[in-house]
Amino acid sequence: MSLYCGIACRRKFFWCYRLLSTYVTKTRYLFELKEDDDACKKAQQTGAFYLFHSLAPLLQTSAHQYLAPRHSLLELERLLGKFGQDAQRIEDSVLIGCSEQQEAWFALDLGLDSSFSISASLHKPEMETELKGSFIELRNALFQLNARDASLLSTAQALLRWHDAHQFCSRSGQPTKKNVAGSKRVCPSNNIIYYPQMAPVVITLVSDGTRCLLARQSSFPKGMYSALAGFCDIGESVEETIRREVAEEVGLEVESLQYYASQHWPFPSGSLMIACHATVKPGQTEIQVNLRELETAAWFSHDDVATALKRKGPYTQQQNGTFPFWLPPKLAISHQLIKEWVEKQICSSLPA
Ligand SMILES: NC(=O)C1=CN([C@@H]2O[C@H](COP(=O)(O)OP(=O)(O)OC[C@H]3O[C@@H](n4cnc5c(N)ncnc54)[C@H](OP(=O)(O)O)[C@@H]3O)[C@@H](O)[C@H]2O)C=CC1
Ligand SMILES: [Mg+2]
Repeated sequence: MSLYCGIACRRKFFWCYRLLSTYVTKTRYLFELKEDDDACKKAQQTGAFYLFHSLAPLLQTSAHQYLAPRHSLLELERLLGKFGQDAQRIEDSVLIGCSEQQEAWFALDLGLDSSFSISASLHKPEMETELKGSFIELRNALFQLNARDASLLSTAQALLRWHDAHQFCSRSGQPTKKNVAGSKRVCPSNNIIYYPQMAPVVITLVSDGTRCLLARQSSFPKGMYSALAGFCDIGESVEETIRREVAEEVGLEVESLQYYASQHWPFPSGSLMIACHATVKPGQTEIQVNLRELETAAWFSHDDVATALKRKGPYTQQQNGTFPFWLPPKLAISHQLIKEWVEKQICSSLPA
């Protein structure tokens, strides 16, 4: 090993160690806050709060982008006081992460019913004026947020929605009590613990070797196509869901499945998207669209897909009445899955 190489390796090791160390420290801190109510309450004192109203995050506009402002506990208490609300309402907040410097981040919904207030929902327009921002539906804002805020707000919304929908024990009917971090709810009468859940969904890019299969639902924006997606049924493996969904939606059988990556997706109510590549059995490429699930599906060439990846929708109708073919935005795992397929095709067509 040369001297230079030795130094480079040590530097690399040093950086890996530093990064790992920060990451592990942060992870252990969050673990402690989830387990220890007192530690979590203490973290609220120095923490920061993202605000929501009926599951819509508070956002501010800055040069074609949305920013998610954070508020300190003091600011929040002042705000609640101004709107005639008890500061106890802060107990409804949920832990969603922390900074490298261990500033804990929480989310609080001021529009949902609260167990700490009789007149629960705070008046939205007045709050927006006071907070110099707007509560905007996440679906309309997600793609104009930076990656960190998109991920944090998606987690926050899923967690707030889950708590709102799990206020009562499904066995005893008694109100459940959330821990301070909001990582679980417990029924005081029988000690049943409820943990936040998300639904696993597979998203599969089917290929026949040279083309890939894309489909659209009638609810998609006009002209937009995506890979095939479907919820996992109870008892299924990811592989079984992929085979079933592809068969159900386009009438094809797939083989040679390859995992690509996963992503938390806030719609419809918090899903774990598991993205995979799959190929059809040789010679079996005839699509039979299930019209109860899809509007249409088709095979697309590498060049068509590569061009569409560069387009940004939604589009207005063209003069001939059609809409240009475009793909989901960069943040969506379907975009990344399709992009990887395009890049792989380029690599495999290069001379060895
Ligand atoms: N991030 C990304 O890149 C992408 C994400 N997606 C997401 O994947 C999700 C699933 O894709 P989709 O093709 O719609 O799924 P499916 O093909 O499974 O069809 C959806 C239908 O499945 C039923 N269903 C079964 N289990 C559930 C559940 N746990 N929650 C809700 N509905 C369920 C519902 O039927 P019924 O209403 O009849 O009960 C629903 O209308 C979508 O919600 C979409 O947001 C999709 C494409 C790209
Ligand atoms: Mg589907």
